[in-house]
Amino acid sequence: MHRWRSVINIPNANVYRFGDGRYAQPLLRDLMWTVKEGESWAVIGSGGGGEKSVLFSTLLGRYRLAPYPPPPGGLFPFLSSDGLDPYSEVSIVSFGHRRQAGGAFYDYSARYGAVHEEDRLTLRQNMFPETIPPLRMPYEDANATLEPTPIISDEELAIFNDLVAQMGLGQFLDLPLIALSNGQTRRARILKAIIKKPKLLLLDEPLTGLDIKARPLLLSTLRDLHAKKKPRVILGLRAQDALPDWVGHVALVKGSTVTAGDRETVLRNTEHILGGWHGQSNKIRSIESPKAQIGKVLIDLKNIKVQYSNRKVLHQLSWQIRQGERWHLVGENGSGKTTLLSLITGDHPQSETSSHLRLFSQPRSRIPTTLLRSAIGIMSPELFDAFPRRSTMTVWDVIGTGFDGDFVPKGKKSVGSGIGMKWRMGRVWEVLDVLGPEAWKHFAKTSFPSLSLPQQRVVLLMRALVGRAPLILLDEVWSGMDETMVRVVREYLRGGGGVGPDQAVVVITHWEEEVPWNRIEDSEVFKRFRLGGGKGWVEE
Ligand SMILES: Nc1ncnc2c1ncn2[C@@H]1O[C@H](COP(=O)(O)OP(=O)(O)OP(=O)(O)O)[C@@H](O)[C@H]1O
Repeated sequence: MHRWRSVINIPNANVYRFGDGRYAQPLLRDLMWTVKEGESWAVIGSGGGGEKSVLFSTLLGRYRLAPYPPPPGGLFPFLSSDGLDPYSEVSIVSFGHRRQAGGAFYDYSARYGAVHEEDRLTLRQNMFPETIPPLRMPYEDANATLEPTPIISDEELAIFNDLVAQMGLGQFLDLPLIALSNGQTRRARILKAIIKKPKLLLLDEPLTGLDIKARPLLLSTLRDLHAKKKPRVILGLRAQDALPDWVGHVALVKGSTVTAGDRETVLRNTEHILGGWHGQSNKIRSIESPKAQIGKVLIDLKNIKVQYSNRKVLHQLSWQIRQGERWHLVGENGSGKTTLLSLITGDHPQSETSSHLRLFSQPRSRIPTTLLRSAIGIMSPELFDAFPRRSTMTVWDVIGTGFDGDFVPKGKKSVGSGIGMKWRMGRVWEVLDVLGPEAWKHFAKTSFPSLSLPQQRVVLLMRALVGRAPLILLDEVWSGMDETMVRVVREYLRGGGGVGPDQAVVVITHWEEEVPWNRIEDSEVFKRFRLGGGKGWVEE
């Protein structure tokens, strides 16, 4: 029996960065938050400034609390009674974070390429490194058996197998990690965090990128785990996300203020206090944009097949994309959406060789990849992970790379070296003006990596739109954005001049409400292409 009944105890404190001087502004002011054992909590914040992550980072010991919650008990009373180290017992899975840190570009097309399956760590090996066969040294007896020592008990294995089944990961356990789709990877990261058995698990936006079927399954798995305290779970959600009914308490973060309490009381005030950094909705409304019109075929895929060993991902798929069309590409996690886009963008090796692929009226094989890059404006989770973060790169520089689809700034004004420099510069100001924060002129000079992750996403979205490429591909661009920002981007794309009448757009999202167009008002240009079972079809 625990002597302490609180899980988190912050009677009243300010939160500062380590090393900040005595007169620095606190990141969070007058924070009062107590989580009692048995309560279920969600932290809600507007996505814009990464506010939720400040509160989570505080729990992870990344910021300074003043005054620090006093003994006995301190910040995590439930751990102190057992003498455990909070920082190894509390873990976080956050989907705002990038897979790889640092300034280097990494080749995300590797995923589709020659994945030598035996060379890559599988999902199972990643979960249980002890199952990796040990290396046999030349001086060792060649006949001796080198069985890895199983560390996991039968009981733990049964729990693991249950979780794998509940999370729909069974068929992927022996695939290389790199082969998993976004939704599959996210579920796997949550599973891995659970099997490490933390005492408290912070899950920031766990539903991001999950298909509609997977979401309720994950939530009920989390509810059961939380009820058994294996582990206790605190969810991080965006204001627009549905709050699971089993969550009884909410900590709402707005700027430097946290309002914590029971669900009803806190949510009553949500409407008025949420809304982070957002674009200029009023400016968008004043832009008159001509109606989209269907024109020439830009992308023509015929009987496309993609297969890895005996796994058929796309089978005899045909799809045409024309100028002016607005497509919503849908399908469950792992149905092949990203694979399909990678064929179009040229990141997939089959893209070069397939005779069934015509882009911009030419066989793909005749189009140099650099040209293809400037003809397609793209924003995707892969690009977000891969885009280099050099401290010398400003927001302006990043947006400017969008004209030629580059990853490093080029040209005197950092807008590439093509013709129409004046137009290019005007376009950068335009996207900044519409989608940027109020102080957008100053924002243009800000160092890109110093921005919060949601802000970086918006900048990469500006990069995708700036060049007015004939084809725009937007894969999960709204994840991590707050409701206002989602709305602004939707308005900008729909009628606010974000895309021109002869550009074609494909959006991928598992959230219907994020799609800028709808069947009733945009019936002439809006279409849905669904993937499932390796096939693809236009949904009527
Ligand atoms: N190298 C590979 N080897 C085996 N299977 C692979 C490989 N690369 C991809 N796959 C499989 O192809 C399928 C399609 O993946 P893809 O990323 O295109 O799905 P998606 O529709 O974009 O999913 P999500 O909604 O999760 O983003 C997945 O089931 C994935 O496991």
